[in-house]
Amino acid sequence: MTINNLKHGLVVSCQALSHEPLHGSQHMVAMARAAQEGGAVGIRSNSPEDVRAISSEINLPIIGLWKKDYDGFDIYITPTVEDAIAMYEAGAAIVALDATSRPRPDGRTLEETIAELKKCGIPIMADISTYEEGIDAARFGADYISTTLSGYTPYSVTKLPNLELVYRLSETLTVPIVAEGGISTPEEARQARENGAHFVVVGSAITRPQLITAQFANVLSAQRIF
Ligand SMILES: CC(=O)N[C@H](C=O)[C@@H](O)[C@H](O)[C@H](O)COP(=O)(O)O
Repeated sequence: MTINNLKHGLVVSCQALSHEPLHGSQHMVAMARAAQEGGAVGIRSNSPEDVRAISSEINLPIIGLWKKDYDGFDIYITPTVEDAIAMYEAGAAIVALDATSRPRPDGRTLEETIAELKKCGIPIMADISTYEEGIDAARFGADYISTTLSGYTPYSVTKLPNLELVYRLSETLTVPIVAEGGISTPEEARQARENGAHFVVVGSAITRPQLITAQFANVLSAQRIF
């Protein structure tokens, strides 16, 4: 399967950070396998380690990102050119990166970052938080624009999923728009497609069982009579 198969399909984000119960590549490979069995056409995965493990066992294109904290910087999704190249070398078919205009630890602008990665032939998914950032990332040459960071920058406070942003971007741009962030029901995924999404990424609603459990437990505990 290649990135050409992503069109109109579901990409499942299989991520667990070090504080989460499913942290560890073996769990992420199992999640990716379950996603494939369920009909996913791609996987979104964090860190070279997880991407390497998943790509060696699962035949689906991987959107790779590397969540890394750099002291003094707010951005954390594949912050530097070096991080992006590491993800590509680990087996990511597309590399996702923070595409806001916030300062980057390697001192490059977003435009320079995208130009440099394009020179290496790396397909780029621009994770944006606002309409204007989407327009800029498309102008700089990103291959996909994803609404990943909508609601996660201090200046983009919004209710999720932000399917209105998917609609506005896909009405304006010819570059594929990806709906991602807070999609938690099949109905929302369908709506995202109708709003023009090239494909839809769903993470927590499928691969973070502690959050899924909490939705059930919270409803029940609210009704308990002591
Ligand atoms: C904001 C941020 O850091 N998002 C991350 C990006 O890779 C992941 O933690 C999300 O799980 C992913 O975007 C999918 O979104 P949701 O889990 O809401 O379906």
